[in-house]
Amino acid sequence: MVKKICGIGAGYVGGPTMAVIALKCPSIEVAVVDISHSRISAWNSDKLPIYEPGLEEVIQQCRGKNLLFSTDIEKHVYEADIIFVNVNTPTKTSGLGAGKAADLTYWESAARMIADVSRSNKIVVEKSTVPVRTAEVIEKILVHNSNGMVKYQILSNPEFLSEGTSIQDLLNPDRVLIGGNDKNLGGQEAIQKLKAIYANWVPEDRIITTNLWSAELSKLADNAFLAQRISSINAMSALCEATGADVSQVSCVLSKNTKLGSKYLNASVGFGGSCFQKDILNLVYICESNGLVEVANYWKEVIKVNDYQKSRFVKKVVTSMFNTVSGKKIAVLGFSFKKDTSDTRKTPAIDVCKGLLADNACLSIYDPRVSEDQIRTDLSTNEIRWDCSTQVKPASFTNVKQVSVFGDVYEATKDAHGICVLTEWDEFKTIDYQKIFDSMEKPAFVFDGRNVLDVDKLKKIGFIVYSIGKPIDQWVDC
Ligand SMILES: NC(=O)c1ccc[n+]([C@@H]2O[C@H](COP(=O)([O-])OP(=O)(O)OC[C@H]3O[C@@H](n4cnc5c(N)ncnc54)[C@H](O)[C@@H]3O)[C@@H](O)[C@H]2O)c1
Ligand SMILES: O=c1ccn([C@@H]2O[C@H](COP(=O)(O)OP(=O)(O)O[C@H]3O[C@H](CO)[C@@H](O)[C@H](O)[C@H]3O)[C@@H](O)[C@H]2O)c(=O)[nH]1
Repeated sequence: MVKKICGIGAGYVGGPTMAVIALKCPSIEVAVVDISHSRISAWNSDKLPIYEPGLEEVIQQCRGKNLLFSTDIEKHVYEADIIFVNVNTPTKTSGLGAGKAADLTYWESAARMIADVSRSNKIVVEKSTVPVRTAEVIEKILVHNSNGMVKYQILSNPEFLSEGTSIQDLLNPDRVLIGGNDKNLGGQEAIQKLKAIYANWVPEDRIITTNLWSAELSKLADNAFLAQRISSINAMSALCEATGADVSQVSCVLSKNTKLGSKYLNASVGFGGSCFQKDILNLVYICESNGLVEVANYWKEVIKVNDYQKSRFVKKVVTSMFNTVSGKKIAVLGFSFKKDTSDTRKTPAIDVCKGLLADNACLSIYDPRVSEDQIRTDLSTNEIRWDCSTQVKPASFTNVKQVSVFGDVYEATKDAHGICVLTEWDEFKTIDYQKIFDSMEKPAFVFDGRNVLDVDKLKKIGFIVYSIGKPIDQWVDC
């Protein structure tokens, strides 16, 4: 019987995932551990380290009962029957595969620590997204670093939650995937033990079991397919603008095709988030390593179109505003990579803001959940380019004078020449655009990068409006 679970890594996945397991399995003690003292103390405080609707309520119900957050990693790993490894697996920034391959440093150090401290048999669960065949590497590390007395079973149990809806996704998942080695008894037993935990709240027909490699690859494939749909509709949005078609109407038609389904068809300024680009690059690297150049090139295009979409948006802003935004105040509404999260990892807002700053715009940024510190850090960090791993983006033009961050949308838009909506926060639909228009320089431009605003209403007020993939306003430069 499983008495104790330890989750290593208390981030966007580890925190919510382990908390929901604790909620649904009150007889199991769940310890979430992390090397970051600040993260753990935030999980133990009233101000959680991440914003997710519904998360606070789950934490309040379980913390101090069967859920605890700790930096005493070794103790909790030693005591656990099942260890979920939820550590970060970012893209490598140096060395072999830099810019594409997954950096497994954090995973490897977690595996070595598990081998060091374990004295009883353990089930080790890969919750992080990893390259296909990682379980093989993990097994080598565990087996060769332990005393031979401890038996390990490795399972792949990738996480499919989306930020902003993670609690709902975890409480009501469309599927749970468990990959394991069903060729031996120990492997079969481990699969059944993990399955029994999820069966406390997930209908059994939604729990899929596969071999290890299918589970690992399915996670990468899943994200690649979702991102590919967004790049497909974004590519169509450019064609819509060139031809007078309306991308929302095209999406609507596609969504009624039962062969296609309705999701991931919203044209946007580009997809962001910590997963899509990283996981596609990981897939590209694996394809290249296996000599599958054509397959690698196919997936690369998904990222190229995403980069194109962001730079196309910047270009549209600059050309519409008489070919220069130098010295002009542009209000940026929304900085997180999607609504209902404070996460800014790989948010399209970073590239769009950097593009506008490169043309010497003055930015006034408002996001209901992202802190000023985070915005400034993001805009002053140089990133390795995925398509040119030896070079980094040129030094950021960000300078304190060119960027202001506001806690109020009306302050942010006052005296602005233009507004860029970069995140689809619900509140942007209901703000008083007449009041905003009255306080702006004229002509007043709105560039809707998420197609969330009522264009007709804005035009009636007097704004010149650009929306992704919509027929072009006569005042917007084509
Ligand atoms: N963010 C998502 O929406 C999402 C969804 C599904 C899957 N994933 C995958 O889950 C994994 C984690 O993602 P995340 O967004 O939660 O990352 P994150 O950076 O928010 O959290 C990872 C945590 O692991 C900790 N950590 C790293 N090495 C450690 C070690 N050796 N011991 C203890 N703690 C350690 C870090 O301090 C950090 O707090 C990644 O592989 C990611 O691709 C993420
Ligand atoms: O029609 C759409 C849908 C999404 N997006 C954008 O795509 C990005 C990713 O959105 P979403 O997938 O909702 O959020 P993530 O939290 O990144 O979740 C993805 O990445 C996770 C990490 O691997 C997976 O677990 C999830 O299944 C997968 O959806 C965001 O910038 C969205 O604004 C669009 O532009 N158009």
